[in-house]
Amino acid sequence: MSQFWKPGTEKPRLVDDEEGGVLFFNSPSGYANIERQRQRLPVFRYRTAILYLVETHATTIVVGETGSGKTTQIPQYLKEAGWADGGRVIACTQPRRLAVQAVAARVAEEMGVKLGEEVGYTIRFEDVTTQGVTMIKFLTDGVLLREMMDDPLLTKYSVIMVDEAHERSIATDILLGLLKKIQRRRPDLRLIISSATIQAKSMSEFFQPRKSRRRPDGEDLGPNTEPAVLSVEGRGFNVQIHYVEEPVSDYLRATVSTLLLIHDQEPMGDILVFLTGQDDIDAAVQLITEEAQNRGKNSSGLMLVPLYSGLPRAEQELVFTPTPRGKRKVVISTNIAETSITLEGVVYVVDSGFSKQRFYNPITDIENLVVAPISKASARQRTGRAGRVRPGKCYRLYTEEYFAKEMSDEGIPEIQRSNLVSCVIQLKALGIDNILGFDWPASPSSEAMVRALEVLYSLGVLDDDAKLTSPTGFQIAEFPLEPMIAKMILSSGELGCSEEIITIAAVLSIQTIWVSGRGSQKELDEAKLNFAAAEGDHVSFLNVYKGFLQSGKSPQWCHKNFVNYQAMKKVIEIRGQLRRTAQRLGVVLKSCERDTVVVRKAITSGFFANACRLDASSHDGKYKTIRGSQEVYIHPSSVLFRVNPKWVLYHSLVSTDKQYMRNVISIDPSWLTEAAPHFYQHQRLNSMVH
Ligand SMILES: Nc1ncnc2c1ncn2[C@@H]1O[C@H](COP(=O)(O)OP(=O)(O)OP(=O)(O)O)[C@@H](O)[C@H]1O
Repeated sequence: MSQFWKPGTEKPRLVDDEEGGVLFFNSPSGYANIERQRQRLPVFRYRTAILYLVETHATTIVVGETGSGKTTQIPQYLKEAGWADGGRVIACTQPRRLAVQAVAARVAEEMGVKLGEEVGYTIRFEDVTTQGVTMIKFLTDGVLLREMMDDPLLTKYSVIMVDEAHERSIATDILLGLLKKIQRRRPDLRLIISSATIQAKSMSEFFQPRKSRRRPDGEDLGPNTEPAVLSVEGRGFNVQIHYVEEPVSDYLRATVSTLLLIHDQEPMGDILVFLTGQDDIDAAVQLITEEAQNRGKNSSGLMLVPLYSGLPRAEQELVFTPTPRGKRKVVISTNIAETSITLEGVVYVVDSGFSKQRFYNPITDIENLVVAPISKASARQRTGRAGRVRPGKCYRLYTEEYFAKEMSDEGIPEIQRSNLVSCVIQLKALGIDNILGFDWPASPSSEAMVRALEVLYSLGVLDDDAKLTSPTGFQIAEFPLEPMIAKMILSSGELGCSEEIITIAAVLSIQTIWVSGRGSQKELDEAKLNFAAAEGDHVSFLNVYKGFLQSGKSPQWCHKNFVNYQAMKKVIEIRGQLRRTAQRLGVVLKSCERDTVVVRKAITSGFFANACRLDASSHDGKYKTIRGSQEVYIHPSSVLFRVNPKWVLYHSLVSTDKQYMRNVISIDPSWLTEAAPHFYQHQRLNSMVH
C-alpha cells in the first residue's frame, strides 16, 4: 500500500476459494444456506473425532485457527449428539460479555431458534435463558463461578466448554482449578478447553490426573482422565499480514494514518482498529475527522463506530449492523473485539500493538490500568478478526522483527497481576480455605494474597482464622459486585442511606453515564458542572439520577444534559436487582434525604484502603496514598479536579502520564479509623491528621 508497509514473510495460506473467495458475504437472503456454510468450516471435518473424544475423555483440549468454527459449532455438535437430552445443558464460557451475546445470537440464528429458548446466554445482571428449555448456554466464566455458589458441582451441565482459555482471566483460572476438582466428583462431566492460541501442552499437563482410572485387571472406571488434545487443521480465508518498516513513535497517529491510507487506496470493506481504551478511541475519532478535513478529503464515506465495554448495549450493537451501501465502517475498539466475535463486513484489521492491562503491585497495594504491549497470542487473535467471511489484510503497527523476537508468546495470567480481594472472597465462599494450596494453573504471589487477606479482614469479611464471617462475609459474597462495593451497601443499611448507596453502586457498575463523542469536551464539562457536588463524584451521580427521575426518565432530558439515556436505563435495571438482593439479605432500605456525610461514611466503609492525602508541599494537586505513599492525581474527568480537598478516597486508578484517581470523594480522616481500625492502626494516621 505504501513504502511504509512491508508484507510479512509468513507464507500465504491456501484458500478454500471455490465459490469466488467470498463465503457468505452479502448473500441477499442473509443466511440462505446455513447448513452448507456450517459444513464448510474447518472444524466440520473433525465433528466425529470431537464427539468421540468428548465421549471417551473427561477433558478435551481443542486448538484450531481463529474462525475455524470452535465456538459456534462444537456446542451444536454436542447437542446433536444428545448431550443436552434429559434436561441437561451444554455450557460455553467466554471471558467477555460482548462475545457471549454475539455468539449466542449467532448460534440461535444458525439453529433457527429464538434467542433465550434452546440457545440462551447469561451475563452479570442479565439472564436470557429459559429453565427447562435452554440446551446450549453461553455465559461469562465469572457467571459460571457465581452459579457454583448455589450448585457447587454444576450438576445441570453435561459438558462445559471453556473457550478462549488463552486469555487467562482470573475467572478462567479459578474456573479451571475448580472444574478439575469437580471432575473428581463427577465422572459424567465433560470439559472442553478451546482456543486458537493456547499452549496445549501446559494446559494438558494441568489436567493430568493424579491417579489412573483403570484398575489393574483392566476394568474401565469411567472416561479416560488423561486429557485428549485435538488440533483442528485448516483456516478460513487468507489474511495478508503487513508490518511497519520502522518502529512507530506515536501509535495513535500511526493508526489514524494507516486507516486513512486504507480508505484512500484499498477496495471497499470495513476496517477494525484495535486501540487501548475510551480515551484513545475518542482521540482517534477526532483525529480522523480532522485529518480527513485537512486533506480536503471527504470523510463522509467513513462511518466511525467506537466500541468499548463502557458503551451502552445499543451503541455496541451498531458494530453488528450492516454497513450502508457506499460507506466504509470503521470500528475502533479496545480488546473487547479481540476474541470470538465475527464482524461480517471486516476486511482490514489495524493492530496498534497495545492494550490496557491491569497491573497490581502488592508492595504499594496499587492496582491500575496501564497501556502495555500485547502478546503474540493477542496479535494473532486480532488478525483473526479478518478472514472469517472473505480474505483480508492485517496491518500491524510494529516491525516483524519486534513481533518475532520481542513480543511475549502469551500475556501474564491476570491472577499474577491483579489485586486478589475479589478472587479470595469468591474461593472462600465456595469453601476453598487453603487458597495458596489451591490447584492453580498459575499461582498468584503470596504477597498479593496476604494483602488481600488483610483488606478482607479489615472489611469484616474474614475472621481471625481467615474464614468467612457470618453474616457479613457471606452477605458480601452474595452480591455480584466487588467486595468493597458490597460492603458499602451493607453499611448503608446501618447508616440509613441504602437507597442512595445502591444508586451509586449501580452507576459504578456501568463505567460511565456520560455521552462521549458528541460536542466538544468543553460542552461536556459544562454539562457535568450542572450536577457537580462539592463532596465529589459519587454524590454528583446522585444528582444526575435525581434529575433523570424528575424528568420522567426522559431521553430528551438526557440528550440536553449529555447524559447517556441507555446507560441510565441500565442503572435503573441494575439498581432494581441490587435492591432485591439487599432486601433479601436484610439490609434496611432507607433514604437519608441527601445527608452527604452518611453517604460518604458508607463509601468509606468499603473503600478505606483507597484513601489519599493532598501533599501540602506540592502545588500541582499531588496526593499520596496513605497505604503506600504513592503519588496520585485527581483525574480531569472528576468534579474534584482542581478542587483538591485535603483528604479523598478513590474508586479506581488509571495510569497514563501519571497515576490518576477516577471517581473521587472528599472525606474526613476520622472516618477511616472508624471504618477500619485494624487497617489503619499501623499507618500513624493520627500523626498525619494533627
Ligand atoms: N455473526 C456472524 N456472521 C457471519 N458469519 C459468522 C458469524 N459468526 C460466525 N460466523 C462464521 O463462522 C465462522 C466460525 O466462527 P467461530 O466463532 O465458531 O470460530 P472460532 O473457531 O471459535 O474462532 P475464534 O477462535 O476466533 O473465536 C467464522 O469464521 C465465520 O465464517
